[in-house]
Amino acid sequence: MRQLDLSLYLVTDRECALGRDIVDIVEQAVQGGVTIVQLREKQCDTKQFYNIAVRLKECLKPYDVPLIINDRVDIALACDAQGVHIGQSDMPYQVVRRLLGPDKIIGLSVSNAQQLEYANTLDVDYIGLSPVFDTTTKKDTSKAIGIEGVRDFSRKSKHLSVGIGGINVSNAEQVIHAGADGISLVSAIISADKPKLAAAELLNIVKQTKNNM
Ligand SMILES: Cc1ncc(COP(=O)(O)OP(=O)(O)O)c(N)n1
Ligand SMILES: Cc1nc(C(=O)O)sc1CCOP(=O)(O)O
Ligand SMILES: [Mg+2]
Repeated sequence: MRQLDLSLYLVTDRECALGRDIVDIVEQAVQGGVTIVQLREKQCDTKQFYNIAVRLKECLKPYDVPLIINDRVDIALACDAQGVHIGQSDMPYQVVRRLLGPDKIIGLSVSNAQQLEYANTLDVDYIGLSPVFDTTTKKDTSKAIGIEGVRDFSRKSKHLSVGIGGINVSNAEQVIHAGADGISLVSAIISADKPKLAAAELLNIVKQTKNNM
């Protein structure tokens, strides 16, 4: 597997797209510098999820940007995505790894110290530290871990990490500075007037912060 670049991790949500086509928004964002994309569909049926996944996979191919599917191993297998992101209530890691094989990317959400300790026993490819800040994009989040949580968890983690939840241009630098390998965002890019510009600005912050560390 090639090097995983988590610097700017875009997670989709069609409810945040302001009526625009989600694949079109993702393509603009990738042109601005998004390094990895997660398709997250919480409302639609399996056929629609599959159709969007196939379109997105095709769109990302020329950019060589990996596609991760949220929750659904069957959709990932069906569209030959590069990986799956699982949370604490999703299919167990060991089953996902057996179904996907050793070369696919598996990400796991971590929201507290106990989950972090368990994640350290697994061969996941990255963890999502969540939520860093309060967010209105996802309703059923755990309590925000804050910048101190990112610092503590990323120091104790043996895996690469991204922060997610309420991240935008005003706080992205703090998240990277606290030790996360990347930032993961929905609304700051998906709802942006100009997704390409929004992504470019965020990637610039991540790169500058890493260069200065
Ligand atoms: C990068 C990243 N981190 C965390 C999550 C949250 O996953 P989960 O806890 O399974 O919640 P849902 O996204 O499925 O509602 C994520 N999706 N991506
Ligand atoms: C998909 C997701 N997972 C979260 C978690 O805490 O597990 S927060 C979140 C959405 C983050 O959206 P925004 O960047 O708009 O705040
Ligand atoms: Mg999930």
